[in-house]
Amino acid sequence: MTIESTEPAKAENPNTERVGGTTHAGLQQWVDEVAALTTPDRIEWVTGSDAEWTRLTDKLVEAGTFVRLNDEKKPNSFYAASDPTDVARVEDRTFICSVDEKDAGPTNNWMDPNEMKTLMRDLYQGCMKGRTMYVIPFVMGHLNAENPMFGVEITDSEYVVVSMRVMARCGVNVLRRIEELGEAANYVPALHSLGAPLEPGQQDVKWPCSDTKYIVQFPEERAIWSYGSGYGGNALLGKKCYSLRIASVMARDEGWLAEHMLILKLTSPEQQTYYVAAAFPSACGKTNLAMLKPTIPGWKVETLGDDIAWMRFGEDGRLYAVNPEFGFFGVAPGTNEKTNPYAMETIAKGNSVFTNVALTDDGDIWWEGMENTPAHATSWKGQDWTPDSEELSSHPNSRYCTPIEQCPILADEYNDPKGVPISAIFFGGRRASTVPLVTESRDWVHGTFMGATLSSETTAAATGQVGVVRRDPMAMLPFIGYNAGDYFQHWINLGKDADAHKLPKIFYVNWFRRDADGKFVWPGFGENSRVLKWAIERIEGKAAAVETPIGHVPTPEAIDTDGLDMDPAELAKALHVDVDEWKAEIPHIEEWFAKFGDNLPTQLRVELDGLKARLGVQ
Ligand SMILES: Nc1nc2c(ncn2[C@@H]2O[C@H](COP(=O)(O)OP(=O)(O)OP(=O)(O)O)[C@@H](O)[C@H]2O)c(=O)[nH]1
Ligand SMILES: O=C([O-])CC(=O)C(=O)O
Ligand SMILES: [Mn+2]
Repeated sequence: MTIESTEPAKAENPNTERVGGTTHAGLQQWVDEVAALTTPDRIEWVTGSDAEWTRLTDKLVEAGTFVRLNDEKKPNSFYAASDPTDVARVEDRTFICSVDEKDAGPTNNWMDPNEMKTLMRDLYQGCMKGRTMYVIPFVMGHLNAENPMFGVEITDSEYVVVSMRVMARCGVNVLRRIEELGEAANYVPALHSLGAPLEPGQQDVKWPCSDTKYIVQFPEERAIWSYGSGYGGNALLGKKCYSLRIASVMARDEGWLAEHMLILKLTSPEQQTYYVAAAFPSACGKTNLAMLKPTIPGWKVETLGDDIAWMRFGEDGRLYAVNPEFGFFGVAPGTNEKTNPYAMETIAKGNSVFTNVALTDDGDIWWEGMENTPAHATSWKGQDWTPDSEELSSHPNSRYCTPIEQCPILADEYNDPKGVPISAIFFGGRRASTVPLVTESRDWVHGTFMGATLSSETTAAATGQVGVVRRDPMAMLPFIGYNAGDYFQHWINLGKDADAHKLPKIFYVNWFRRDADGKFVWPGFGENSRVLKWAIERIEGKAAAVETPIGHVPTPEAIDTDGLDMDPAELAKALHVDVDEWKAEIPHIEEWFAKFGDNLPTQLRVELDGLKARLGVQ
């Protein structure tokens, strides 16, 4: 399978204790091979039981990784502070190791798969010494889906086991199904190690990890190897590694889409329902839009997903989306009763893990932007914190990890493996200038162009500089598991093969435009319902728009401003298409497209030429 090497397997640690196992020969063999390489003290198969949760969380509390929160504030919930060097996805350490370098494309790091395996086998050699190796059978999406999307993560981190149990359907039910299907069961083998072996008698640290980090996808083998990080998207391998990087390759091969999108259900005052998917880069508003509380009367939003959408054409020719995840791994700072009351309600029910936020003296959590600022707390760095402190109490990428089923506005359709038919797709980024509040594309290819040229300021969700504008196509820059030029072509092809009338309409939004003083022009959050309403009315052919060089933009009157406390001049600013700003954007788009050489779909080149002509650029 994946780990095999030309060298004979090293003798297994004869004292390795084993709890659980499988009748699935192929899976057992892979687990044995990994154990022979990584030499853990103990191998334990994750069952998903309540007793297991209690035992693992107790163990994490004893190790100092977790602090149990006050049961009256956050029942069955835990606080964790990571090593300060292990706080976000590491894009420069993330690789797509396709057989052919060209298939990784210009946007991914690449290394020859054999070379990478040799290098990583060395790292994995004995890396679980002194630790327990957990085997987590999981399924992304529904166990009763037509083709359940199985995975098996091996990890030496209890924090990862506990978090995976929140984020994905895990455990013995999944394993039994894999066993029933036998060799016909396709599962993604996902190997994770903290890279922090323990010598006998060596005291463990609170957050073990390694300075050497690799997050590696082998697209042809549908396999994942991760090393050195315990954090989020680097370590919970069902999420970004499988459901986006590996799944995007599967989707290319099988004619569907694996996207970095929220899914929401919108009900109008007339009780019409619509489903919307939206792609914004990390820390750019997906969770907040997914749980939006509309400020316009009569409109209702329900949540289906906040980060990942898998979309396939149904027999009726419409595009259906499912959320493969089971929990939210949400950005904590800025979340409060006003911006996202439903997220606050979700976490209040407990059963959650909070990482890199502040710990209050009464055993609760707090972060910047939350109400009721405590007079004193312990910061994510373990230091005393007061409102006068110069440092933040919480890391900007601190997160809550919480079960989706606790969300008070979870749509019933979440549990339907068929998914929901999407009427509109939103692409959006974080841009201080240039990009208006909302623009409607002319057609699917133009919408694909909008997605392919999407730009956004970088955030704390990945290590590296924050606030730098970069192209982030379809909010998938760090997640496309193959050549991004081929990915654009895939989007175009799906549109070409579909019934144009049944395709979702594509819109481009920007909640983050700023005025000369640096203030956000648009109030955002619940007020974004006004933009959703306009989009739906466009689909229904009811709302007005002006044609601009970049697409259809609402007239200020077309946006419902009833009850909106906003100067009409400000709204006009939010909607303004500034031709000079767009002219300045063109060289950036050209530079971006030049990366792809011949691999750039001709249709996107044609779209760019059209935009230039409309802007009057030579
Ligand atoms: N100004 C403004 N800020 C917003 C809006 N929506 C979200 N934010 C802020 O953007 C940050 C990230 O928002 P999230 O909704 O967590 O982002 P996400 O896209 O789900 O992020 P990932 O989980 O990293 O993929 C938070 O600090 C929010 O407060 C909005 O409409 N306007
Ligand atoms: O993957 C993570 O660590 C969190 C996340 O949703 C993102 O960065 O988009
Ligand atoms: Mn995300």
